[in-house]
Amino acid sequence: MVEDAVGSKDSASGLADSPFLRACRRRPVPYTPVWFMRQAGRSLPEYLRVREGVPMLEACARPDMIIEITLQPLRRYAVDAAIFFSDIVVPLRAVGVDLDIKPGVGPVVADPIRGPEQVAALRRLTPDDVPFVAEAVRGLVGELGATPLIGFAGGPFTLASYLIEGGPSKNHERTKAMMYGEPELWDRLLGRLADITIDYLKVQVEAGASAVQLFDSWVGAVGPQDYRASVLPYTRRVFQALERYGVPRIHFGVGTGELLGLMGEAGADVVGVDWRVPLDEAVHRVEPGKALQGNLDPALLFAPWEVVEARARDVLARGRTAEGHVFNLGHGVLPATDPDVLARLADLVHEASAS
Ligand SMILES: Cc1c2[nH]c(c1CCC(=O)O)Cc1[nH]c(c(CCC(=O)O)c1C)Cc1[nH]c(c(CCC(=O)O)c1C)Cc1[nH]c(c(C)c1CCC(=O)O)C2
Repeated sequence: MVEDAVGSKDSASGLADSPFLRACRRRPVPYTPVWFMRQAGRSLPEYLRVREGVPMLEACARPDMIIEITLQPLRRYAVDAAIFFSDIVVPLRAVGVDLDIKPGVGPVVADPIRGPEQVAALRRLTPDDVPFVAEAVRGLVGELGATPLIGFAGGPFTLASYLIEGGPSKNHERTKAMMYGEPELWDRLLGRLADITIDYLKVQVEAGASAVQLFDSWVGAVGPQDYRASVLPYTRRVFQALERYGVPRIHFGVGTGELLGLMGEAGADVVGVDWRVPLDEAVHRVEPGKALQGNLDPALLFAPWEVVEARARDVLARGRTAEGHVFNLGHGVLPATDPDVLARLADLVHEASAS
């Protein structure tokens, strides 16, 4: 039922034929679709201009800003999808966690979660906590027409790390101390984070997002055995809850070469690969029935164009061994990246892959 409804809405807007959605679903495409993680943001002068004097979390709560910033990269690049402008900590703030995003640092939590009372105080999210999200998604879907909008959320390990460490962390030692040493508390925390993430992604999908990406950016810090026991069950719960909407589910992390198979098993339709594992090798690490996304090194964009071109062609060639391939960087666009290089790269991906 629900899938039929989504299907007919998609065909009316032309979305069903979107190369991005087709590649996610492992269907034939006229060319390899491309988008860039962090395609909106500090690499764009027009972003810096609209953000002037507006704190990050305020920008994330204003539909006019969300819509404008989400659309900015689409005016420059021939990308095949837009990604909703927000941050992974927005739903945590919406359920009352006292946190801020400090420029040049990242998310900082005032009262890091270390004990059972703080875990018990984390409540579920309701649509009324984030009215600006549904409003901005609806506005964007209207503007985007046949271009899909990707909604997103943070993955359970990455969210837990920010909450427990209180900010960015190199070694995630307090997070892992809870994971290893207090499994019941860990279970309650990650279970609640999974539920908040489900609540939050549902708001985006029900308002019209065509795909979702779960960014478990820092989960590469965990080995496969602990990933399977202590992270995968919660991620699986998130992906399962979205199953009925029929939207492609992308799962991404950094340094996750040893986890790619498990990240697929958790229920993703598309597994994101960073630049450390060639896509034709990633194909063997992920079970059949999954598409891949990636994986040009974002730092490569600082090399001469000839090098960028050769490496992009190499990514495309390796990507052809996958059942479906969405071209992307292996992590987000770095702030000093020249937008003209990204524009050229998007065109190259289309031209070099056109059948
Ligand atoms: C780990 C993580 C965070 N946030 C996010 C992740 C997962 C993705 C990843 O691994 O990169 C997700 C995120 N954050 C942002 C997006 C925008 C959508 C996009 O274009 O991809 C997305 C998808 C905007 C942002 N989120 C943030 C910025 C920069 C804030 C600014 O412009 O002032 C943007 C554009 C802030 C932020 N928020 C976070 C960090 C590490 C930072 C950067 C801190 C800094 O270096 O200043 C946490």
